Amino acid sequence: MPKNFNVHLTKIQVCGHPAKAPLLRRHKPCVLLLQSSFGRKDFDGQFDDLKGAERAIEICSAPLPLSRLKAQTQKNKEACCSSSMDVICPLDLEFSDKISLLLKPPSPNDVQNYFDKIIEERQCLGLKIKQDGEFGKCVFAESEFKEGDLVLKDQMLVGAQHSSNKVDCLVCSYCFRFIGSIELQIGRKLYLQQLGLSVRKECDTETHSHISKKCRLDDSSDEEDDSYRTSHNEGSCSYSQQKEAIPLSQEVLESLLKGDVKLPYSSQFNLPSSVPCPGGCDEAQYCSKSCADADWELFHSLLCTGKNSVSASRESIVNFIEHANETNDIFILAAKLPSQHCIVISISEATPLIATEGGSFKLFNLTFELFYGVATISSTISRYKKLKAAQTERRERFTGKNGIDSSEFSLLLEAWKPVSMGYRRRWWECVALPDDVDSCNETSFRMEIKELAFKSLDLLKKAIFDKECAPCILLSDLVVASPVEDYFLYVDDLPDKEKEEAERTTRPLLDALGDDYSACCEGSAFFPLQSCMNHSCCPNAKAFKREEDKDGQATIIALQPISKGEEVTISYIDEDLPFEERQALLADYGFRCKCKKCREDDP
Ligand SMILES: C[S@@+](CC[C@H](N)C(=O)[O-])C[C@H]1O[C@@H](n2cnc3c(N)ncnc32)[C@H](O)[C@@H]1O
Repeated sequence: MPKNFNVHLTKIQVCGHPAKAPLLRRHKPCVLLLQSSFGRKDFDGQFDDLKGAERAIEICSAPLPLSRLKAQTQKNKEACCSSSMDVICPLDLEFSDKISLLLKPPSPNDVQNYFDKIIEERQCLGLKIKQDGEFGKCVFAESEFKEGDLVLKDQMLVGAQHSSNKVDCLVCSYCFRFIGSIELQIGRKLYLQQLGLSVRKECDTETHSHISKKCRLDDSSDEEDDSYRTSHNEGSCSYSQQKEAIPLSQEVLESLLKGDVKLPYSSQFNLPSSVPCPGGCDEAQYCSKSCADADWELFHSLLCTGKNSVSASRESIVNFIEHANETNDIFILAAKLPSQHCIVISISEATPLIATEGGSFKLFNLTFELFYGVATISSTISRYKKLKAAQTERRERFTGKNGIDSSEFSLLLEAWKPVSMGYRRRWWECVALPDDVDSCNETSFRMEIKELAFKSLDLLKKAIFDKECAPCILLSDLVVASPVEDYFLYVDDLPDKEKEEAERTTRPLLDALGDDYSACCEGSAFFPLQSCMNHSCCPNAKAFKREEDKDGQATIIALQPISKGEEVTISYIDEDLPFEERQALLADYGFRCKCKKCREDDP
């Protein structure tokens, strides 16, 4: 194996097509690398021990600029002497004033007003954000909660389904509710699967176990070490023992897709009909007109590739989207994905700036979530444009003059406000160092990922950049459980006679879906209140999807009675792990846990 790669890889997967993306998400821990001047043979035998890797490995032919990396390493060493990553990039210097304004922490008063307003909007008046906690911001109970009480339903500020997941689930592009019908969901998935667009997942009950009816934990698309989802099989369908998928005929699939077949009991699982994108693109579909309008208003209008798109350059958007789907090969994945994170990317005329909340972020998500990134950037641009239009109107009204003299950076700052309330650090500076990167190579590692981020964002800029904007992105995770799973569980729970009858129709479908029958909607989102919750290894609350939580919003439930004045905490990891393992996982979030349990356990 080429030496240069050893440093970074625990596993290599090269993905040149979005259909392979699920593999990337499902193998953990994994590191992606992906630009290679080496051929497939260079990697032969290197990954045989890796589950599913044979399927995943395809070495792309784009040359890895090794000489440049070496040069960078040298440059890094020099830069390191001045002990600042910032000095390395001249663009940072050029835009330093704007960047520092964007990164400037808002005043405590502004922060308090912002969160008080959000709490009021969400009508979760039993909570208060405090800023003077031991670990910075924290969420406090203003009233008592009993065990099982809903503590918070947090609406995302922005979110997007992972492009790879779009093959598995048809959901509303705004609220992530499943749409269409059970028949359409199953037919579509099988159809795409049989076209080779869906990569079947490894049968690994621990990593993507079926989310049971009774215990749906969520708000993460992450897996083993993710406390936002339990790894259990309780309540999963007995068919899940089935491993090999048995394909269905094209005819059956078409009848499911067209709605010519009605599956038994599917009327118990009515889904909203699909509402098309107002811009006329095929990318976005909605569960209602209000979701379609809201998405259009907030971000989609800038990103839409349809005939009614209002974006300045449809071609650039298409280029960007294609790149987002195909360029996993320029990314080096280097860290474990935390279950809760937030990325903030700002781009000025030439400078992308990325930061995370929660400590770290997997680089490869950047590719997948460039859609998300665009969405967030576009939301800021949209907000900016609205503010600007309002200001123009006011000026015209009061002065009779029209137009704005120069770039209104203050308006942009206002549009950026929701982002500025988050905890922000530059992503390449705080992303956790992968286990297999030696600490003496840290600087070059950080430079590599910084450069990759720059490249990716360059395309994004071309697609939607507004000259007057220097905006931003935010990220977190979302999961919406599948009604298809509910449906099969329902059939499984029927009395024997009815079950036997229904299974005559449903069993072939399950056999065709195999273990993959319960794939949920996975994506990324930013939840402003949830992201203020600190971690505890003995948490009193938990992200938990209840039966009625059918969209992408975050739901936090009390695990035990919470008294007034007590801090509400959640666990970012599996809190039952031994002390050292917990600390190792939390290192990915950029902190050493100082909760009560850890203080007691600390040797
Ligand atoms: C998602 S944020 C939580 C909100 C954060 N306190 C803030 O001020 O925005 C996670 C960050 O809070 C801090 N934190 C949360 N729980 C902690 C704990 N148990 N021990 C130490 N630091 C913690 C760490 O700095 C971590 O990176």
